[in-house]
Amino acid sequence: MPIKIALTKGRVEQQVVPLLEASGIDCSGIRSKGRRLIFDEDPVYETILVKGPDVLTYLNSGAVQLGIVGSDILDEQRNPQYAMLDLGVGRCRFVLASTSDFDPQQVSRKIIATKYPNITKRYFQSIGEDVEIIKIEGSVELAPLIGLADAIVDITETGTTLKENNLHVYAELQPVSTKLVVNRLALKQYQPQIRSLIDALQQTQGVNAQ
Ligand SMILES: Nc1ncnc2c1ncn2[C@@H]1O[C@H](COP(=O)(O)OP(=O)(O)OP(=O)(O)O)[C@@H](O)[C@H]1O
Ligand SMILES: O=P(O)(O)OC[C@H]1O[C@H](OP(=O)(O)OP(=O)(O)O)[C@H](O)[C@@H]1O
Repeated sequence: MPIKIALTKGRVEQQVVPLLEASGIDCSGIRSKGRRLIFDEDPVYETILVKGPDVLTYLNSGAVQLGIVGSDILDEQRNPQYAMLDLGVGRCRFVLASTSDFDPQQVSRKIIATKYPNITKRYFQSIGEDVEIIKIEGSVELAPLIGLADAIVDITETGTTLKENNLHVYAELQPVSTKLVVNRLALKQYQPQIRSLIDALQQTQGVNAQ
């Protein structure tokens, strides 16, 4: 039985496939995938491509043994106990951002738009502030520009999206990077294979043990 890996498709997939290949995993199917979602070219690891939040759904159910997902998703879903390895890619950070006329000290209850309501709630709780949170699914930067919210909590990497939409950073929250996560039962059942994958990934450039 191959060991199944749920890999976040998109940005994470693009950065992680070279690391998996450098660790000896055949990713030729993923490289020329078309609309396929299951990749069984490698004799040891079968990879499926899913959306980030679904990685944890597959992992927690035991349908897959390993997952590769951003720490933004792990932190949002409060599931950090499964993280085995920081893959050193997908690095970005959470910020509070808004237009130049935003007043962080405003007396009225702030409205914050975000894809990450739990992270946002925890951040404002940590600074003792009660805010209204509006969950949106993407293009978060629009919210303060169109009058939906006073500010946003979102991830930024290069800062280009903020800059091109005339938004400023008002606070730095937490860093984000891509993690290898493991189902606890699978860790017991497949310990040698999972250990050897972790060792191989650690030897690839830029990979740090947790
Ligand atoms: N600007 C960024 N820089 C670096 N990593 C990012 C950035 N944006 C997102 N990520 C990481 O990549 C993961 C998924 O990003 P990606 O943009 O591929 O999917 P998405 O935001 O769900 O978009 P879509 O809905 O278009 O698939 C995030 O969970 C995060 O860990
Ligand atoms: O600082 P930058 O390098 O510009 O990256 C930041 C952007 O990347 C993410 O969006 P994504 O591309 O995932 O699209 P989305 O707006 O649909 O979530 C994030 O939500 C920002 O919008």
